[in-house]
Amino acid sequence: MARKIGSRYTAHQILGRGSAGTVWLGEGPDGPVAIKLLREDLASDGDLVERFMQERSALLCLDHPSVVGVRDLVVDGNDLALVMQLVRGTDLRTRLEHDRRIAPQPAVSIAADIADALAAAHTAGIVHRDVKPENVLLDALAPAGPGGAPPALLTDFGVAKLIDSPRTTRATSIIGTPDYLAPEIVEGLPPRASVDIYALATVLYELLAGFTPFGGGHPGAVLRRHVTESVAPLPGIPDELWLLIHQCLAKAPASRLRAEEVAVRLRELLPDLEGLPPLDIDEQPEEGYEPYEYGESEPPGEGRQGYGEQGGGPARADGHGRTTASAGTGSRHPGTGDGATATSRTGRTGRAAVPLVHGGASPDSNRDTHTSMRVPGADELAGGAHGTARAPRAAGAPRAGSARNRLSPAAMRRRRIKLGAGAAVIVAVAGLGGWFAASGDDGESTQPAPAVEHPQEP
Ligand SMILES: Nc1ncnc2c1ncn2[C@@H]1O[C@H](COP(=O)(O)OP(=O)(O)OP(=O)(O)O)[C@@H](O)[C@H]1O
Repeated sequence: MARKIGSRYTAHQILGRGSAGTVWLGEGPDGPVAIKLLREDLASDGDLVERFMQERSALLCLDHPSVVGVRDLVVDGNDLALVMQLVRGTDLRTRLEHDRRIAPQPAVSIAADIADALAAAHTAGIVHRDVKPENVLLDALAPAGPGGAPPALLTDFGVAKLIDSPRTTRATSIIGTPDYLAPEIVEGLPPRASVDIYALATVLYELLAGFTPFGGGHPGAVLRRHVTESVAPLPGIPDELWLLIHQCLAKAPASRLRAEEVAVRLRELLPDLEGLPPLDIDEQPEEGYEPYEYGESEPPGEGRQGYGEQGGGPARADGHGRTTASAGTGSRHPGTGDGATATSRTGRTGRAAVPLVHGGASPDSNRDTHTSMRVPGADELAGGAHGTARAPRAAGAPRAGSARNRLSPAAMRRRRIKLGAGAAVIVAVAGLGGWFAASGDDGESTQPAPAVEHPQEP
């Protein structure tokens, strides 16, 4: 059913849904386009519309072959739409779910394209803030690159910022997708370009390993790991590639490379990676452990629609009419943190969550990919007084609860606690207890962290 968007565009058919709205295949004066129609609750938010218009010129000016171009921004009655370049293909999450792991050469080629996109954005003063496989589109019609990698284009520039309501963009609230959040964000610092580099390195690690370095378990535990844990080399990864990933995952933002340099170094590595198979990472199904997980994964090949069944994490009312859901996250390497090189892993579980809306999930928000949590205090991150510290583990010893990381995807699916498609489960938690419970035992608890609102970040 065709739908007019403003005076110049017609939306014909739904391509997919995300947390901010629905993407349509559409037609404009210059041919086919993709139209991201923001959710009604976002579109009716006066502040957001204003920021939308403020961002307009920056987004429209970002012109790069590895960036999904924004062609127009339309405000029309109740409709708020981003008109974008249409990319015929799939997104990187779908590809990863299908392939599980990607061979080093195509993985690095894809990462290099993302680095190019980030370099262009950072030069223009734009920080993406939500680099993750969902926001990378693979162009199936363009000639393939090294290792058969389709050209990758980064999308959703500025959208994370747009859909952060002033109330959520607080110095002590966290907006983002837990697995990809740089430690300085967890610590409450404003996002700078280096957060995108950290997220890019996380994505590259995930393409190679099939799981993210710090994901798995309760989102509180994921956030804490970003701050406190280090990551061990993936088995079989070429040294130079690991060095680069490791450098970009540095806890100190200043130690990370800049996007241009990442792109150059990744491309330099490409010839040596030719013909390498995907990393051989053992996946041992292990029974007897209940993962922290909410929602239901779609089986491969069912497309992205209805993805929200995967996402509904524990949610809570924040006392301001906004409902936020926190995340079940991706899986992680069980041996990280202690120099271990354990090779088991889990299947990717339901990912993050947050309708990022006032008043709960709308029909369009049936796939949640963000989280909104308060920033933990230094004491909590360090362990200390509130009991979040864990006893040091011997190298190679799994962290408490990491057995879930060895569940097969099928086992995960069987154990999944389905909380309903896109419906946020509202759990109100007051005080600090939620965070401690959430993070202190590395994700065993299902109690969410509390939301606390503080003065807005600049
Ligand atoms: N420019 C585009 N061309 C073609 N398909 C697109 C385009 N932009 C998005 N899509 C498709 O639409 C779907 C929804 O995209 P959207 O950006 O709304 O959500 P997302 O990035 O997957 O999740 P989130 O909004 O939570 O970050 C995706 O499956 C994506 O493949």
